[in-house]
Amino acid sequence: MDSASSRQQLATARRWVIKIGSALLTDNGRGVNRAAIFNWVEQIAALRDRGVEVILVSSGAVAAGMDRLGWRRRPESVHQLQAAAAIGQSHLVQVYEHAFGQFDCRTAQILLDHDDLSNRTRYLNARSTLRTLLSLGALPIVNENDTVVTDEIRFGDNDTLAALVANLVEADALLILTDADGLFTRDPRDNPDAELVGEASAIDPSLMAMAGGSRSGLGRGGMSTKVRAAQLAARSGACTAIAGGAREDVIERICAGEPLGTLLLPEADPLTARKRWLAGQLQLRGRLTLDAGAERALREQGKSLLAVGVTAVDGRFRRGDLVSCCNAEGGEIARGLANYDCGETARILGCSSERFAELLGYRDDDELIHRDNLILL
Ligand SMILES: Nc1ncnc2c1ncn2[C@@H]1O[C@H](COP(=O)(O)OP(=O)(O)O)[C@@H](O)[C@H]1O
Ligand SMILES: N[C@@H](CCC(=O)OP(=O)(O)O)C(=O)O
Repeated sequence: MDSASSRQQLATARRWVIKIGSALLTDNGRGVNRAAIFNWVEQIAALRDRGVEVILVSSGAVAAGMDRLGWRRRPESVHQLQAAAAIGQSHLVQVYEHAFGQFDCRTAQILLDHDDLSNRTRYLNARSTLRTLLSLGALPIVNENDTVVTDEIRFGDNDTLAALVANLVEADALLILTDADGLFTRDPRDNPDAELVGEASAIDPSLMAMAGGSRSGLGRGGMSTKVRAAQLAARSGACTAIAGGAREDVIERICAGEPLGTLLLPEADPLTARKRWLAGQLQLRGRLTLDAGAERALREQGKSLLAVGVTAVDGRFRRGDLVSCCNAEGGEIARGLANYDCGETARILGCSSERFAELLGYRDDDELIHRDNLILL
């Protein structure tokens, strides 16, 4: 894919995770930068008005807390850091809530630790809560649960957290805003001749050699965690853009496909990577039996699964759960994410989507499983 078309791919992304680092949020430790936050919020609100879903991963709790406490240097003690995070987080969220409120946008605070994403039940729970918040039109604001995490359950840095959230919600793209204009061939603070990497494969091994650590004393990861985050995000097919958060209209411009910052791309085509990721991540919750026409439509025509071609439903599943699609002989043909739960599916099976409103009291998706969420076996 050439550079222009991969940038254009960003313009079609419908679900973004946007991560903002501490140095930017706190104007290099000088307190929460309300003007900058308002500006990013305004751009995110404009995206939402165009139907783009956004999840914000915001750092800055420790830095904001340090500022409120009048601490000039990052403390060594874990308890002091956790206390600063508690004070800073509530302040940050209040600033976000106020700013998003100006655009009639409801916010939701989500604090996660590593256990939340490694424990299967909690992972699925976090996934459905985030999806529900998006479907309610709320704007989730995620941070690490710094106040209680210990080293064993720490993500360590919010670049990694943002990538895991991108996997969790199957985002199309991840945008990491920081105080550098993207990934440079060397740390630009020490190397004025360093060149910006415009675009690369996320798994290109030479990138890690370019990326150094953080020196702001506020951020944790530097560029190396951002490159690793791009690699993690690529597992579920998400592209990652790394850009300077202080650039004018940076969010709008990146999301419109302008060639700003660095774009790191997944190796496989995004849809294939995403389907592979889903198949490996989610547990099967139910089974649908298909008639011969539906089997042909899936296998030979690459179509979505319609309720009219389903003859039986088994298992207990909710909307968004992974279900298996079998033919009349019991052979598994495909797996996919159901658009209706098991009870609703039982009521609509064998019926055309025109009857959904009469049978369910409402009509949501026309397909039982959309082809983008269907993995043929
Ligand atoms: N190759 C590189 N290109 C750009 N920035 C780099 C590179 N290597 C190290 N850095 C440093 O990474 C910093 C950004 O990371 P960090 O301080 O963790 O910010 P954030 O708080 O946004 O996560 C930059 O200020 C820069 O000094
Ligand atoms: N969770 C921490 C931020 C940790 C972190 O990774 O910071 P950064 O490198 O600025 O994204 C906080 O809110 O202070």
